[in-house]
Amino acid sequence: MSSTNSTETTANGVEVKAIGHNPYGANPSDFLSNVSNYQLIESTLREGEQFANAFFTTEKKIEIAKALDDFGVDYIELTSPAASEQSRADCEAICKLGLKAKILTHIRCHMDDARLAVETGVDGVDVVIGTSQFLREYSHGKDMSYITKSAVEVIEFVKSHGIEIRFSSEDSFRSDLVDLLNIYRTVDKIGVNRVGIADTVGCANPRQVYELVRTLKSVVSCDIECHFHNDTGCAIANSYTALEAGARLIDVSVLGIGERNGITSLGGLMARMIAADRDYTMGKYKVNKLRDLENLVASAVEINIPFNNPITGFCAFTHKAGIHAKAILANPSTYEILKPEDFGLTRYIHFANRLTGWNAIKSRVDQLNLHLTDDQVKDVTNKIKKLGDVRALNIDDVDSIIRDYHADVNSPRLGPSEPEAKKAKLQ
Ligand SMILES: CC(=O)SCCNC(=O)CCNC(=O)[C@H](O)C(C)(C)COP(=O)(O)OP(=O)(O)OC[C@H]1O[C@@H](n2cnc3c(N)ncnc32)[C@H](O)[C@@H]1OP(=O)(O)O
Ligand SMILES: O=C(O)CCC(=O)C(=O)O
Ligand SMILES: [Zn+2]
Repeated sequence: MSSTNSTETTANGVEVKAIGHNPYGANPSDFLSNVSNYQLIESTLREGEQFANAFFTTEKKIEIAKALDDFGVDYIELTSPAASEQSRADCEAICKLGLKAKILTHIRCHMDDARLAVETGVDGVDVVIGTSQFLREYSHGKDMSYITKSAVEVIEFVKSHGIEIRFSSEDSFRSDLVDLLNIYRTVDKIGVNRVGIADTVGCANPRQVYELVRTLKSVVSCDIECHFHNDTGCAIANSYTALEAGARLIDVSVLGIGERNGITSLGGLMARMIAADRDYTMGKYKVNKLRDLENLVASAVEINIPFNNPITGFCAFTHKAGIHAKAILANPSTYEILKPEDFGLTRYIHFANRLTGWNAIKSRVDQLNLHLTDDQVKDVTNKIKKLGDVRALNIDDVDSIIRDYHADVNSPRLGPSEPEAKKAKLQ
């Protein structure tokens, strides 16, 4: 586990100490944890292609695959070659790029799909089949003994081609636990590289994830991969908990795009993992490329980056309330668990509003290269707040109030003094 024993530079250019101990990291007493030893299976070009808006041309797939590779993901998962002739050709084309990341394709548990997959040149095949009652009854209609038999056949076939193989149960969290453990144990014995757990409908919570991964860990010797949908907003938390329980690989996609509202987002998981173990994550992945990667995918699928996106949302490093602004100016670690500079970004103090405080306004006065005493800054802050009570402010409003005030106190306007004016009114 790492700590954050570094220094940081405040907005005023002062070097301050970051917090020494990291309370957000892996629990050192938990030897199951892979929080400091995890891998990413990047599925923008598979799960992401299932996003409602997605249509990737071959050129766009190649551009995205290269950008993901440059970012440093461990695996890139591609749509099944059985999906369409172009999907098959694109898979072959990406395999030929010679990327550092291993290339996977994702298939049904069926020999026809497996035969196509091994011909594409992929490094590995991710095979999946639904094991819940819902999917056994309404999707493929097969019972557990048929599923097990075909899984063994597909796995042995793929392995015989010297290609990595992962077996995953779709809808794992609504499947019978005994069925699950039985099939995982069987495929582990015949030598799969990984088994996968999939929260296909996004129903799982972190406690359930911890229990299932931990139980599975005691049954199989291969690595465990996890795939979490975000229907109930738990995808990132579930991913992190899975790693704590001993899973090694997490499926992600850029901006979380996928079926319905998608899966664990690459950027969101990076945020969580940097908070947990900055050294491991920053040492492995080029997180300063995240913004470009997200922009590339956002424009390809014609969406905007959400305002509250971890790291790259427009206000992810914006501090507004006076109490926050004062402390941030003194030491950014007070209200930031992530450092904007790690991602090529900058923090911003939003001072043009009625929640501002004199410390934030003083910093603006300094930026404007004006000189006011602390009492004067407090006085001008009250004027800003007064106008902020009437309407929304912008920076120009605040700057004008500050400049007028500064001009007033430095060269008082000509005309009667206040007591003289009062006297004149009474006459
Ligand atoms: C949860 C997930 O995201 S899993 C990944 C989803 N990915 C995809 O679906 C890839 C894109 N899909 C496709 O292009 C098409 O669905 C194809 C080519 C795979 C299949 O197309 P079709 O043969 O026309 O079948 P269709 O899509 O209507 O129905 C799915 C078929 O797969 C079968 N099936 C579903 N899941 C599985 C599975 N995991 N393993 C084996 N067979 C399966 C169903 O029984 C059904 O077969 P049937 O209707 O011929 O009996
Ligand atoms: O292959 C897997 O593990 C996951 C498949 C999938 O996309 C899902 O179940 O949601
Ligand atoms: Zn999925």
